Parts: sequence; C-alpha cells; structure tokens
Amino acid sequence: MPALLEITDVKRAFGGHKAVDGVSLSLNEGEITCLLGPSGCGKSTLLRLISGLETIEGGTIAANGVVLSGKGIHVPPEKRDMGFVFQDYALFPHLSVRDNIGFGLKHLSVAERDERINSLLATVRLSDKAKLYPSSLSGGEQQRIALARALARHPRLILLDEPFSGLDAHLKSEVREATLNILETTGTTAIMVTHDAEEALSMGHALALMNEGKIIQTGTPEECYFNPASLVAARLLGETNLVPGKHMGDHITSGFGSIPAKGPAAIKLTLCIRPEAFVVEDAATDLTSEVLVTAYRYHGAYCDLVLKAPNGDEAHAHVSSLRPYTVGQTVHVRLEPKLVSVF
Ligand SMILES: Nc1ncnc2c1ncn2[C@@H]1O[C@H](COP(=O)(O)OP(=O)(O)OP(=O)(O)O)[C@@H](O)[C@H]1O
Repeated sequence: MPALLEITDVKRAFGGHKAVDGVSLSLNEGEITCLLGPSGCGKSTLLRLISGLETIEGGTIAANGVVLSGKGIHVPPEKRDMGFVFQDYALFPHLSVRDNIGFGLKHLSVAERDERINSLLATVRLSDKAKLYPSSLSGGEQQRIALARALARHPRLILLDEPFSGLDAHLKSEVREATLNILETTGTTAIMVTHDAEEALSMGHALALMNEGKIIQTGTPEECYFNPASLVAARLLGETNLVPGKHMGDHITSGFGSIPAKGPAAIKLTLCIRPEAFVVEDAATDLTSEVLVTAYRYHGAYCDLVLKAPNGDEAHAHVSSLRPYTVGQTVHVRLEPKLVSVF
C-alpha cells in the first residue's frame, strides 16, 4: 500500500525538552495507524506537527510527495486537507447537529451541502438527531458528530487525539466499533493517538509505539504484541511479568517452565511473560513447573492468579475460570512460547 504521509526525522523541542526527537513514520493509504505511548511522550505534539498547528524544527512532513512542513516550508492547517477529532470533540454548542457537520461546507451550493450532510448523518446513524443541539446528546453521539464533521470535506487524512477518553467504559467499545466501521467503509486514512493498549491493538491496522519523543517500534498489532522490540515496547502493549531465564541446551528454563530457545544464547536472560501465557496442566511434563497459588481473584471470563515458583519468582497469570482454584494449592504450569519474549 502506498504511503500517504511520510514523516522523516521530525524534531520539536519546548524550552530544551525534546518533545518529538527525530521521528520517522509512514502512514499508509486507507489504514488506521494508532500512535501508542505513555503520558508526556510526545504523541499530541506529533499530531499537532502533522496538522500544522505546530511548526517543526527539523525534518520533513510530506503528503503524497508534497512537502507540508520542511526547511522554510509551513503549509497552514486549513490548507493541509486534514480533519480533526479532539478529545473534547470541540463541537459548536450554539449550532445544531446538522450545522456542526456542515460548518466546513460553506463553499458548496445549498443543495450539495444538504446532500453531503444527509449522507454523513446516515453514515454516523444520527439522521433523527439532525435538529438537536450537542448538549442534548450523549457522549457517544457527540463523538460521532465530531467524526462526521471531520469527514465532511473528504480529507485525505483524519487526525484523532484520544477520541474516546471522555466516554464511559461501557459506551467506549460500542463507539470504537462504530468509528472503526465508519473509517473503514469510507476508506479513510487516519492516525489516532491513544495511551490505551487494548484500544490501539483492536483499532489499528498499524501501530507506532512512542516513548520519550521517539518511535520505538512500528508494525501490525500482532507483530508488535508477539514480538515487542524491547521491554519498554512490551510493557506499553499490556501487562507483563519479568522473570529471569537461563539457556539450557535448546531450551530456556524459568521458574514457570521451559520454552524452546529464542535468539542467541546468553548468560542472563529476562523473560517477558504475558499473563495469558500460563497454561495449567493436569500433570507434570518436561515443560512444566509446580508452582504455588498465593492469591486468587475470579473475573468471570478468567481467573487472576498470583503464582510463586520454587525459586521464589512471582508472576500474575490469567487462566480459564472453568477450573476451581484455592490459595495454597500447587498447580503444574507451562508457558505458551508465543506469549513469551526474551530479552
Ligand atoms: N506548547 C508547549 N509548551 C511547552 N511544553 C510543551 C508544549 N506542548 C507539549 N509540551 C511538552 O512536551 C512533552 C510532550 O507533550 P505531549 O502533549 O505531546 O505528550 P502526550 O504523549 O500527548 O501526553 P498525554 O498522553 O498526556 O496527552 C510534555 O513534556 C509536554 O509538557
């Protein structure tokens, strides 16, 4: 897929603090790229640099081969052909849903404008709310208006900055799904900032992991989750247990069982084990370890166990809730190699 936006070695500092420190990233046409990183790592700044709301101090940003930000070049935001969805939606409270969506369409004839608004209202399933004002709508509905407004001018790129952070947990997954649907059916290219790993993994066609102003890994969600490039990347993508491991022939052993060796032999290894990597077996095998259950919490879909290995190492495990567990019992566990990274 061709790159729509090419970011090359982009830099931006504030008072000596390198907020964006030499970032290179390609956004592919028709894809949603999720930019995931901890608070303060520079995600919003990068988005603002792409939008043109902020100026770069080094590098280039080009769309379809045309430089938008570069040495002596700064195309203003309104000429970049991009749509924005902000954290707080930034809707106009004094305008109806219809007028919010049509705000950027004043260059069209009345008939063309009406047709475009009607089509967008249908896309975001708000046709029956067209005459209402934002204050009388739910958070999820307001988010869909913001999305429709951002899509109104058929922008080449949509920038979303934490678009679901204002929504209740139960509404979040529904609105995420609806947004994904709209972006995919309209074939829109988008970059979405989030610090929620689950959101990034479930919504992104591509992921860009960011830390301390730098992109530390890019790839599909599966590539990043199963093969994190570093401990920092692994931790960004979800809960992990860090446990020492040892090379023993063609295996790596740990207090929680053995996995086939990965990578070159090394004296000191750290295993990064996802909680769902633990498999409880009925009996001991070459790959299992007998561990003690020191804490147990039922979560419905799974059980959260704290396990203590014979060597004293501890780990959190998410295992099937079909089997009963009690604190103080011992179980035979092995590790699912795909969910273990070795550093
Ligand atoms: N206009 C500004 N003036 C001074 N410092 C700024 C400015 N904008 C951002 N920063 C600083 O740059 C760093 C990156 O900020 P940014 O908002 O891009 O992070 P973020 O990853 O989006 O964080 P969050 O997830 O908390 O929104 C922070 O240390 C922030 O304080």
